[in-house]
Amino acid sequence: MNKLPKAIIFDLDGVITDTAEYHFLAWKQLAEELGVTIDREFNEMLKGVSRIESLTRILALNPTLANMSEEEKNRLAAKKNEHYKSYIARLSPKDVLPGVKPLIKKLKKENLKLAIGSASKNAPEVLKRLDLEETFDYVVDAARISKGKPDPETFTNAADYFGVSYEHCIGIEDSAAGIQAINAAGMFSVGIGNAADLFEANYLIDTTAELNYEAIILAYNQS
Ligand SMILES: O=P(O)(O)OC[C@H]1O[C@@H](O)[C@H](O)[C@@H](O)[C@@H]1O
Ligand SMILES: [Mg+2]
Repeated sequence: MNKLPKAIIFDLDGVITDTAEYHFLAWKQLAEELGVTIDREFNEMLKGVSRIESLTRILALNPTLANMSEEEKNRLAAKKNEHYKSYIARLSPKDVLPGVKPLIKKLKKENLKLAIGSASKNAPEVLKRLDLEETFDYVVDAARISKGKPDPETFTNAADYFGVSYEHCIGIEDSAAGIQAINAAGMFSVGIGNAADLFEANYLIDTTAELNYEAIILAYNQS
């Protein structure tokens, strides 16, 4: 008989809803204001990473921007967040990605603990706009952790809260940094995206529409 996990920890941006796209558009807008161009390939290095670290990576693209004061960096990070907030103002419950709600329903039926593990300070607002505030048993957002992905803390924080061992947890992510964090925690990692970016995932699917409870449990048991 298949062994079941005890907790499932979902990334938010790019897994529950497509706010990963809004983060990209907001960074692209800020970068252009600074005279820097970023593309989707570069954006893979921003996914899952904190706001200030993302900014540092963009500034490093242009040597004349690299030695900016902390004050100026904070001002730019706040500006990016204003761009981002104008995108998420349009979010509504219909923006939950395909496959997510059926999986959550099945996991709840199986009595598994469900958490969000997000690096975003906007996570509470995004969950509210999606009408998912009451859906998860626990939410790890940027306020709860001191070390962001790829450090495992985002995921271990949720497991510790539930009091379950890490090998009994599954993490679901769309970023390379997030998959590394799940693996570093000793959990089973489910990647959503391209093999070129998420080659370290224990189990990989292209899109959330392919999220399937039985397939995930089977892969977890084969690991
Ligand atoms: O700027 P926020 O909303 O606090 O988000 C921090 C990070 O949150 C992560 O979930 C996103 O993948 C990153 O792109 C983002 O930079
Ligand atoms: Mg993500």
